[in-house]
Amino acid sequence: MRSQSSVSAALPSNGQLENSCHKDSTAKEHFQNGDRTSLEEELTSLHAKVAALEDDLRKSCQEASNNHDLCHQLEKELKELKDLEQQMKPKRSKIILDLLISVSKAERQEARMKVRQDSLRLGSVGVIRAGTIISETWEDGQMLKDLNIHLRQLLETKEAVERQRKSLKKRQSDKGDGTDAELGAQEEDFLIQDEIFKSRLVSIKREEETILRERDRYELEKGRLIRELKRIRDEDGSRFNNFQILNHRYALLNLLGKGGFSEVYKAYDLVEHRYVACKLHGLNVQWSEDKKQSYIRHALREYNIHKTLVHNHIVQLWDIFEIDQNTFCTILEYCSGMTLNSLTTFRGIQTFGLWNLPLTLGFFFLSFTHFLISGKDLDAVLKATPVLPEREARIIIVQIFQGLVYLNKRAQKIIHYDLKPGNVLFDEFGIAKVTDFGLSKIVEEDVGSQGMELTSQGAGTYWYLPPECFELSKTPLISSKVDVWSAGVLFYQMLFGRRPFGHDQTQERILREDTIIKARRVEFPTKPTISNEAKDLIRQCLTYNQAERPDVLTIAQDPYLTYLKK
Ligand SMILES: Nc1ncnc2c1ncn2[C@@H]1O[C@H](COP(=O)(O)OP(=O)(O)OP(=O)(O)O)[C@@H](O)[C@H]1O
Repeated sequence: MRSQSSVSAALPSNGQLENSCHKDSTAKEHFQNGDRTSLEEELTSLHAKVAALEDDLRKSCQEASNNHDLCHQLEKELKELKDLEQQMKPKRSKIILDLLISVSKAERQEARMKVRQDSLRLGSVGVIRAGTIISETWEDGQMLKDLNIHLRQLLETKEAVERQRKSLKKRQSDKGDGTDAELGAQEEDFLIQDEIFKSRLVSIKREEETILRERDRYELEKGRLIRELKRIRDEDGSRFNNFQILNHRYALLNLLGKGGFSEVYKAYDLVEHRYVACKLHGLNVQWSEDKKQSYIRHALREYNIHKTLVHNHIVQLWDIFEIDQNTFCTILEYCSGMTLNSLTTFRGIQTFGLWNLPLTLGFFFLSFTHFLISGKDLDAVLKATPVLPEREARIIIVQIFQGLVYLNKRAQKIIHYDLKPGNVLFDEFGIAKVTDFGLSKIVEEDVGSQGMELTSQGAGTYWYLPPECFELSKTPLISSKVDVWSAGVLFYQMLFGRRPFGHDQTQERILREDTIIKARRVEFPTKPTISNEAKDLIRQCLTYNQAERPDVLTIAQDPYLTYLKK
């Protein structure tokens, strides 16, 4: 019904139809009455327009065809360029590689030359033979001999002056009779002589202190030389010292250092065009198949934890691959350490606008001026400068805590368990990064508030582990508070140049004497002076009772660890 009525509403009524017929007949009349001319004109103009449009269309078609040809031509050129790029790639890689190798060779030569020069001053490794046993020994260099001679001379002079002073005093007390004037003159003479001796003794003491400071510096330099000698020896004995390319992309350069079961090389990633650290894990060929499998399982576990971590204060792990049956390699973010050379280079880049150089050349300059082969970690920093100013120590511990906070804010929380100076690296800008997740633990979600069971008791570095890790009567329960304790030890060591507990003890003695189990209270040396806020942070970190010690997320709220002004 509704559709019928709407149709009828749309149709014209009878009256309307009549009206429109009438209009048509009037138009016809009008047409017949001679408006033909204007229509013809209109038609002509339309024809002209059509012709013009056809012309435009022709032109556009022509243009389209030209563009099509051009496009085709460009596509061809692009393909040619891409082919050329593909052809050039190996050539470019070869040039980069050649540059890198010459730089690395220059670095190796420089390192060996420096070691030879330093050995003259600081000492060298000698060989001693006792029957059939040949062993190595350290022979001190000229610098220490000179310092010791100087010290001995000073001691002799001091003793001579003291003898003189004693005899002067004796003469003064034995003085005979005389006139007041004579006695007065003698008294003055005595006082002047005594003052001369006293002043000489003071200056000898000052000289002695300078020499002792020099001797401390000598010891530090000697330590650095011994480490460098070891690194060079390890590099010479390594089977990877021949600038090999691993996995078709990682060009091995110079050895950064050797750990327990691994060698770490500085390398260049020819795909991503950046420096990386190649950690080569070697399985001992004499190990049983079971032991090898267990080592690989352990390394894969570490890799699986580490590869998911992406944070400014955690060393990034990029890749893992097998080299042969007994060797595999992990690729890590390269941390060059903040050396004087990298600072100079950084300034050079800014001053001479080297940022604008092609990427490869930029890298070349960066590497070439970076002569010291460093790979610096906090351990090396503390060996060179055992006590850091509080301001520097604070910014380092703040960064370590930021890394720890990241580990504790993830869905899958992680306890690092092996925080120590050797596991804190620095990049060229001085940014601290935590590394080595070989002992770290994943905290399962269902773990109770007391913490998770410690199944690998005995592992780790004892100076940095809290008392609960030494619990023997039952399986210890641990949490992120382990890392809080370790960070407290690290901070203390940076500030005072020694660890708070068992500093001079070996690992074995720490265990035997229950050093950490007895570490109930932390004591602070009087020197250097550090702020109460820093001491308070250390006290919190080194809270003996695990239940009372703050966890990572709680201690990270401490005002000392934030730079925001409240
Ligand atoms: N990502 C990196 N960037 C730069 N240098 C690194 C990097 N990782 C390690 N190094 C350096 O390589 C050297 C050896 O490192 P490695 O971790 O194998 O040694 P380690 O910690 O002494 O040994 P282990 O882990 O067996 O106890 C150290 O000097 C370290 O500073």
